[in-house]
Order: sequence, then structure tokens, then C-alpha cells
Amino acid sequence: MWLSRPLDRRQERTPVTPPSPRPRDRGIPEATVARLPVYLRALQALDERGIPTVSSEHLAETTGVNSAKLRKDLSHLGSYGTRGVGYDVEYLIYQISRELGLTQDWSVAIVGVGNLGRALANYGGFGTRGFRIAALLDADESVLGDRVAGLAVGHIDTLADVVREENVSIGVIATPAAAAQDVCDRFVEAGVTSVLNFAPVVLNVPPGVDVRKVDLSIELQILAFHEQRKADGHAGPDLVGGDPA
Ligand SMILES: NC(=O)c1ccc[n+]([C@@H]2O[C@H](COP(=O)([O-])OP(=O)(O)OC[C@H]3O[C@@H](n4cnc5c(N)ncnc54)[C@H](O)[C@@H]3O)[C@@H](O)[C@H]2O)c1
Repeated sequence: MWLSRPLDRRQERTPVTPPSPRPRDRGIPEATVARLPVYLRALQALDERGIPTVSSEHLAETTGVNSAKLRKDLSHLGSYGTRGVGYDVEYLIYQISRELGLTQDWSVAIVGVGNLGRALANYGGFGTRGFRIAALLDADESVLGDRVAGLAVGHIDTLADVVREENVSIGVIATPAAAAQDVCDRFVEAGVTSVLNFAPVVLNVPPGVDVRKVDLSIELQILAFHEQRKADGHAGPDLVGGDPA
């Protein structure tokens, strides 16, 4: 799993306070660790709305967690809030991010700068979650040099150099299926061991390389299945992996 990567592929952000030990070092219960991303998402939503503080009751209600349990969870981070005020949203985001190992940036290279690659590059949300789009590469001469999200599209043949220079730790493949294995091999040869693949093809990788595949058509097919069942008069869907918050 890439969170346990060596430090040389991470770029440490400047911490607000000196780093403190991670959950397992401090004995934070696994169940608490599993709830931290849920709190984090709710806090980020509050932060985006410019809300500076939140009560434990409100945060508990938003995340569907009992408020006493929530207070106990946050106490493991040394966060107790202020009576009558609640928790400082920004600082709690920082504390939880630190515990989850999200306070370093991860450099990402996208190969295939077509419809999907451009949409991914232009999505501003990755940056706020610690993922920096460091490079965009393509094989088509007609798109080379195009500026997308502030980056000039480079040639795929420069991939190894880009990985080294930009400390790329995650490779994103947004090429047609026929090109995906070759692109994946290039990432692996360049030392990238985490690949996010959007192309509709199964990639072969050596041990130690993690590949995550995203296929929106599978998600749509699952929804279509449930729509069909609803139309047939069956009970509503119980979607595995549905939003827990
Ligand atoms: N997973 C999903 O949910 C999902 C959704 C949409 C598209 N896709 C897939 O994403 C991929 C891209 O879709 P798109 O609509 O952006 O296609 P597109 O044709 O608009 O873009 C593909 C880009 O890849 C480039 N390319 C081709 N061969 C290359 C190579 N060897 N090295 C580097 N670049 C190369 C092309 O020049 C082009 O710019 C396709 O495989 C598509 O099936 C997946």
C-alpha cells in the first residue's frame, strides 16, 4: 500500500506543529482509525463552506456516529475541543490528516491527455487532498505542448525522466486500452509502483506493484441492475460500498 512508501517519493508539507506518532504507535483503536476518514470528509465539507468551528453533536450527527464515541475517538488524537465553542475545523482536519499519513503530497503523472486525462487534470479536488498532478504525457504530436491545468503536455518517451525529476509516485493511465499495458510497463520500469488504470483492460504487473482499476460502466451496470429490480417490485437497493456518512 502506497501510504507506507519510502520518504524519497513524498514531499513533506510544512506541518503546523511538529509531527507526532501515527495511530498504531499511540495505540489508537482500529475502529477509531476506520472512522477518522469519515470525520475528515465531513470536516472538509464544513471547511469548504467556511465554517470555522463545529460542536461534537453536530459532527456526530453529520457522520452518523454517537457523539460520546466521537468525542472519545477525537480524544485519542489529543483533541478535546473547547467548551461552548466546539472543535476548530481547520486544526482538526490537520490532526486527522496527520494521523492518517495524509500530510505529505503525492506526485501524480497522467498518461493519455484526451477527454478523460484533461478532465482529471482540471479537477481541482486532488490538490486539496494531497495529490499533485506533476506531469501530463501523451503520444500524439498534435497535443504535445498543449497547456492543460497549467502544465504543458509532454511526450510519453520522457516518462522516465519526468518520474525521476518530479518524484512521481502514482501513475494514472487514461489511454485507449490498446496502449495501456505498454504505458504501465513504462511506469513500472521508471520505478512507479502504484498505478491507477482507467483503460478497460486488465494490466499485468510484477509483484510489488499496486494497480487500482476504475470502471464507471461497472458502477452504472450495478445501478441499472437495481433500477430493474425496483421496476420489478423488489425492495430498494442495499448497495455494498454505499456512502456510510
Ligand atoms: N474507467 C472509466 O470509468 C472510464 C471512463 C471514460 C473513459 N475511460 C477510458 O479512458 C481511456 C481514455 O478515454 P478518452 O475518452 O479520454 O480517450 P481519448 O481518445 O480522448 O484520449 C486518449 C489519449 O491517449 C493518448 N494515447 C494513445 N496512445 C498513447 C500512448 N501509447 N502513450 C501515451 N498516450 C497515448 C491519445 O493520444 C489521446 O490523447 C479509454 O481507455 C477509455 O475507455 C474509462
